[in-house]
Amino acid sequence: MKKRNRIYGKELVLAFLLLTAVARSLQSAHGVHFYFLLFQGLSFLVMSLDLIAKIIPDIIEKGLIPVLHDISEQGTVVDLQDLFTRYTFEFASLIATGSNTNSLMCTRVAENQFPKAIDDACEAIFARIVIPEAFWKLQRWLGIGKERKYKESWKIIDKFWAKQMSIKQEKLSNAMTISEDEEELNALTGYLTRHDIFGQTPSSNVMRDNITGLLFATEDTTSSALSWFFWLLSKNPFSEIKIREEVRKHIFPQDQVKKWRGNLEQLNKLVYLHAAICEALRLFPPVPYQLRTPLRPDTLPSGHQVDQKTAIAISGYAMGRMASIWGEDCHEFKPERWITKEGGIKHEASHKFFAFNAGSRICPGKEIGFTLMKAIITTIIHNYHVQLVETHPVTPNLSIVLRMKHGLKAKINSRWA
Ligand code: HEM
Repeated sequence: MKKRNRIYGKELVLAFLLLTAVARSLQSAHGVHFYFLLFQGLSFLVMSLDLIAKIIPDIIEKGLIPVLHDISEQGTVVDLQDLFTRYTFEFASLIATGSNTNSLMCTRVAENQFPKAIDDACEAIFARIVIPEAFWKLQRWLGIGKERKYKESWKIIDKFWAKQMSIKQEKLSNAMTISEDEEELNALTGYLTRHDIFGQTPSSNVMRDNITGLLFATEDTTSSALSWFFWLLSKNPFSEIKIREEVRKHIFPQDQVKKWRGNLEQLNKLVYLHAAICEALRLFPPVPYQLRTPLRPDTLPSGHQVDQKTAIAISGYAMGRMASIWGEDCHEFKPERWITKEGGIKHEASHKFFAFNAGSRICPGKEIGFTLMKAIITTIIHNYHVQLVETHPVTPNLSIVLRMKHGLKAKINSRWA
């Protein structure tokens, strides 16, 4: 098994670097944004369950389960959105840089600076979209408001990046200290060492931007999806019972689970859970709208004329609530709509179920996202009942990612006490 992991890991790094080089050359040749190729390549191999089969159980066992145990023992109220952010950030760091941030372990100590910086930057980007350009540019010039936060966010990202680079370079200067697994499983080591594929290592800023993009794309979206999923579940206790029954049948036939011994492929058997996640993503897509600008003048199917100056906003959030797309019951949480008469998953076209975008820009981490979410949800639902603090306000944040403005406060009650 270990050997198989290693083979897939090498393939990942090679494909990642090869596609980076292809993307880069296409970009310079045509002046077009071809970075999606890079991410498609990354995902193609990262999607290998063999590869992530090591990382996910590791961080569940060493990070999530002990933390949940502590929280439930102490009976304290926890911000689930923050917890999910830490978990997904830990995962994202391992695939992006190989670095273990121990972010789950410091829940009681400090705010996790990097994800917070990303959140602040996302809010500033949202503000740039909705307020007049002259206004945010003035704010930037004066160094006030969201623009000040944006600048501070970059300082934190740069600091984080400098630290990652120095850790990595120190390890690389003493190759004996790099574990085989680390060398295989993360993108940064690939950038720095596989000159045979990639030629020269790209500039620090290019690496920083790509790695930051990967961290952001993995962490913010998945933690947002998990938060809205548990919020919806609290309003639909019948679905919680159904998921729990399914998990016991296919994943954890025994009582309390302290070690995640499940084979991640078993997660594919959880049809109802998959349906419930799709339903949560339909109602609360982590990327609630997407902006596109035509490369040349064109006519939309609606008859609208568009050109290079037209910004087209496609709102996945609104689409999920349109009766013309999902039927009269579009506002209801109904996992059943995703299940066929034969009991399988009903697949919907990506331009209808738009949470992961569609076409060449479809999210390359979709399958990983599902696996991550299923692993964490099954662990929580089998061992605990999540009791939300009823008086806590749950409202969306104004940002480019649909997060909860005040987090999701809850108690975690053990089912096996
Ligand atoms: C619920 C989970 C997730 C959702 C809803 C989601 C959604 C999306 C969407 C809508 C896009 C397209 C953005 C655009 O073109 O403007 C995207 C891009 C992307 N996603 Fe995901 N994603 C999720 C999880 C993940 C995970 C787990 C990974 C990595 C392992 C990942 C990696 C990426 C990357 C690398 C891109 C490309 C970014 C770019 O082109 O600049 N995503 N995602």
